[in-house]
Amino acid sequence: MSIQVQNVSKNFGSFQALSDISIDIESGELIALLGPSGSGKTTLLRILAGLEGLDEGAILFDGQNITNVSPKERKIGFVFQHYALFRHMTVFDNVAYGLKVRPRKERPSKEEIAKKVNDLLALVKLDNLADRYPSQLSGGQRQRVALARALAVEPKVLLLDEPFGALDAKVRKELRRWLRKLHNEFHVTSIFVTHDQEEALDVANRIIVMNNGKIEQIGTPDEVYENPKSPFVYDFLGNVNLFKGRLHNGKLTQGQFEIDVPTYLDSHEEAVGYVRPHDIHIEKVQSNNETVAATIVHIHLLGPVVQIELKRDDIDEYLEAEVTKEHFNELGIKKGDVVYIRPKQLRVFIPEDFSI
Ligand SMILES: Nc1ncnc2c1ncn2[C@@H]1O[C@H](COP(=O)(O)OP(=O)(O)OP(=O)(O)O)[C@@H](O)[C@H]1O
Repeated sequence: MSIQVQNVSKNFGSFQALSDISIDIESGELIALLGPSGSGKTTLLRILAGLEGLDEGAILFDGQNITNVSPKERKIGFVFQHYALFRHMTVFDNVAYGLKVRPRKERPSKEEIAKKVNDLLALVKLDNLADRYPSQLSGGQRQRVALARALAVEPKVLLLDEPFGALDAKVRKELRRWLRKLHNEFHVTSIFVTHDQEEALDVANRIIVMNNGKIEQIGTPDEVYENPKSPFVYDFLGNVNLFKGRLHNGKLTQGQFEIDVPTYLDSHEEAVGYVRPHDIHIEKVQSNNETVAATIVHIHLLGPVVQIELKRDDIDEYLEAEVTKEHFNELGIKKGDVVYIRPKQLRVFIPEDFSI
């Protein structure tokens, strides 16, 4: 089912939680709603579910305006952070619940329900635990039951609110795989809320980045990571180094450092160059003035990647570079060495970009 959010605004008293949000979601997408706490993610999800009203705008499912349709009639599956499983029911009964409570005319037969539940439990690899109660399961297993239960009723849309938020990092990773797998199997249009950028980049086919009740950017993980539209998105999606300087004649200047930025021909007294750690090139001998001297203050080995923390020699600022282990070995550098760093790729923002 496709979803259109058209110019939706929502106030709580005098506080504007969502302002003029518009989104087009195609049928079968797996969307991450990403943003800091309070940015409006849950409010938007609740509006989609019909659990919260809206002040302005409309919600369309498959082109039909469902703004005033009840939550029940929207045929939505829900998974929350705190697996709200029925404690007194077994795993099997939890998954079967939504089918068993259907009105008699729509209810599948007992055998059909059993087959469906067993298939779903096999899919989330819990078929051997069907008779257990929620208290006898780990957090990750409970969340898999919650996913199976949400899918049992064949929802047209699956909404997940920080579904893995309460779990530890390793289990979260495992559940991301489940979510992708289930999504590939069922193709249900799914939207999940997260404030974990890695989770969003890893799982979603598109990411909606929210800030202050507004959409900052919508795009594929690659687009939002490699081509952030605003300083906020740059900052929110990964580590970044800032080169604050002056923009003049296609050059960004800061202290001793000057770099050609031919695509930025305007002049501004204040501009900031954003550079990802993996776009910082390190050299031992200065090649030109597009480099700046810095002292290595910390080296952090992370398997195949090496993170290098540096302090600039000209101003009191720190930088972070990321190189492959192989390149690190070639460089032969150590803590305390003075090296020259050069941004390989730099994105310039001017003051008005900060006021989106
Ligand atoms: N029922 C309500 N009454 C008043 N204010 C509310 C209500 N629900 C949400 N808000 C406010 O609206 C803003 C957005 O809240 P929302 O829960 O949508 O944010 P979020 O992005 O999901 O945050 P988090 O990641 O912390 O869950 C917050 O400032 C919140 O305090």
